Amino acid sequence: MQVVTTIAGSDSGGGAGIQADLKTFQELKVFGTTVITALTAQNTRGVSGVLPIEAAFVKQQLQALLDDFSISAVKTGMLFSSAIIHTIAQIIADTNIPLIVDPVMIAKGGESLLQQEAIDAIIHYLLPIATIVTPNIPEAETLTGKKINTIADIKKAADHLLATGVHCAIIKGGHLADATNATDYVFFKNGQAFSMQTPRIATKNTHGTGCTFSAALTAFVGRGLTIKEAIIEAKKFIQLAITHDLALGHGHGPTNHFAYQNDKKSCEVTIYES
Ligand SMILES: Nc1ncnc2c1ncn2[C@@H]1O[C@H](COP(=O)(O)OP(=O)(O)OP(=O)(O)O)[C@@H](O)[C@H]1O
Ligand SMILES: Cc1ncc(COP(=O)(O)O)c(N)n1
Repeated sequence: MQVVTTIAGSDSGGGAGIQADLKTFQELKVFGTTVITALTAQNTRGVSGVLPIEAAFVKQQLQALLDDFSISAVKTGMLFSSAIIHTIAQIIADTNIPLIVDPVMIAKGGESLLQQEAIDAIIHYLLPIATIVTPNIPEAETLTGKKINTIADIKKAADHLLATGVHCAIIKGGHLADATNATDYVFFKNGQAFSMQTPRIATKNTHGTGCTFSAALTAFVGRGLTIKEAIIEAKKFIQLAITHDLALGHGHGPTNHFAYQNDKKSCEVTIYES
């Protein structure tokens, strides 16, 4: 069994963060290990508190894993501070483990999960050693300092991100104003690119979509799929999780991490090569 690691924040509400990652890993039959960067007091209605973990203890957690396990992929989610980012970047840079960076910045309710001063650290320390980065549109705008309104803007943002050294940039279209489809745009450093499209599901239960997508991607990379195969399979995982959403809580409910195993043959992703 492959071992994968998530470096992220805890979501007490169970739909995002470390909890979404572990549920996804379990469903995809990889052994999940964790480095917790922050605790959040959170439910489907929002985040009411954040308690960051000291960078030195984040380091101790990651070092404990590396000292024992052979880890086949790592993902990052909520990292909170530049001190935490510097610490993990320094350690991961000395390994050959594929790194998937989900640059989590803001929770659905608008609460900050990353300090403003930490954005530069993601760009200068984490992206140069990353295999894949998975921003949504607002995150891509923040990382590149440019507004995204058109497909040409998405391509420019991806070029900007790829210039940091990251091998592959996936710009997720969950926030695009397209009522029919959910389209994600994938760009590789070697110039290859494709987009992938699924029907947009009309639901408010999308808490943790970004975490779940990047966790599935990490599991598939850890299992040895090619990066392109892993991206497409992760898109299926999130599509099914949103299709069979869970109306739990009173706000933005979670996605359904069980759905992929029950239904994976039924999900089609349309690929446009470019
Ligand atoms: N309503 C939807 N129907 C189908 N797919 C969706 C929907 N919303 C988001 N997605 C897909 O979910 C994945 C996560 O994308 P999204 O842009 O929502 O990420 P995110 O913004 O990081 O997540 P969150 O909004 O939960 O923070 C992408 O593959 C996106 O296309
Ligand atoms: C601890 C934690 N991490 C991440 C998110 C963002 O969630 P999403 O996956 O929806 O972008 C969250 N709300 N809480």
